[in-house]
Amino acid sequence: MNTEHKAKPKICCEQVSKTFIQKGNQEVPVISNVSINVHENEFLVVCGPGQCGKSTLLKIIAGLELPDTGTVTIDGKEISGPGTDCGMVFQSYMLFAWKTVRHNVEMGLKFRNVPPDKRGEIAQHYIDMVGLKGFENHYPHQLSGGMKQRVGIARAYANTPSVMLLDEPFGQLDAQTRMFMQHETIRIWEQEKRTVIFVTNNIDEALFLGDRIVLMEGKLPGTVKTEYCVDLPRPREHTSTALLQLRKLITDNTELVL
Ligand SMILES: Nc1ncnc2c1ncn2[C@@H]1O[C@H](COP(=O)(O)OP(=O)(O)OP(=O)(O)O)[C@@H](O)[C@H]1O
Repeated sequence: MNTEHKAKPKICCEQVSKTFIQKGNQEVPVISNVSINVHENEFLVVCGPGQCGKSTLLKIIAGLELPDTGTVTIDGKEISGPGTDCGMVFQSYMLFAWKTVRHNVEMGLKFRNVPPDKRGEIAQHYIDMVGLKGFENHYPHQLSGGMKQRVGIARAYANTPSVMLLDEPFGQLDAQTRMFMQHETIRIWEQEKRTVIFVTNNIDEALFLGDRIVLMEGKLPGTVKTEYCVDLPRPREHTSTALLQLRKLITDNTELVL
C-alpha cells in the first residue's frame, strides 16, 4: 500500500531500542530497532498485542523514558526528557480524585503559572469540547469511565501540545462506550487537529481511527512488523465493506491474534 508522504515528518523515531533490568538483574529487551515517522496532523495508530512494548515506545516519544540506542525527534529536535510538545492520555485515568473536573483540566496550566482567569477560560473551552459542560464541579468519583477519559483528553489538550499520545485510553471502557469514544476522538481531532499517536491492541479500533496503522510483533523485544495506510473517508463505519476488506488483508498477513 502507498504510505508515501512528501512533507518532512513531525516525529521521527529512528532505530529505537530499549532494554529494562527486571527482577534478579535480568535484562529484558522490550523494543528493538523501531523506526516510525509520523506526519504533521496525522492520526497514527500503533497496534499490537499485550506486552509488545507499545507503551514503552510511547513513553520514549514523550521523553518519560530514554532509549538505549536510536533517536526520537519532534520537529527535528531530539527528545531528551519530558517537554511541552506532547500531551499524554493513559489507560488508567490518572485524575486527581480530590480535584474537580475543572481543576483537573487546569492542572498543567497551573504548573506553567498561567493566570487564574486565563486558566479558567482555557479549561472551559476544552471541557466544552469534550462534551462535559455542566460537569465542571464534579469530582472523578461522580463520573462514568467515559467521562473520566474525557477529562483526561481535555487536560491533555488544555496544554496545547502539538502531539497527542494516547495509550490504550479506552481499554477500561465497555464496548458501547468505547465505540462512542472512538467517534468522539475523531470529532475532537477534526475540530482541533494535532499529530496523534494512538496505541491499541484492538484492530477494529485501529481501523476506525487511523490514517495509518503500524503493526507491532507480539514477542519481546517488540518490533515493527508492517504498516497499512487506511485510505478510507470519515466518518467510518466499523461494518463497512471497505473497512472489513482491509481488516481481512491485515489479519491474513499476520499470525498475531488481534
Ligand atoms: N519501567 C520498567 N521496568 C521494567 N520492565 C518494564 C518497565 N516498563 C515496562 N516493562 C516491561 O516491558 C514489557 C513491555 O511493556 P509495555 O507496557 O511497553 O507493553 P505494552 O505492549 O504496552 O503492553 P500492554 O498492551 O499490555 O499495556 C513488559 O514485559 C513490561 O513488564
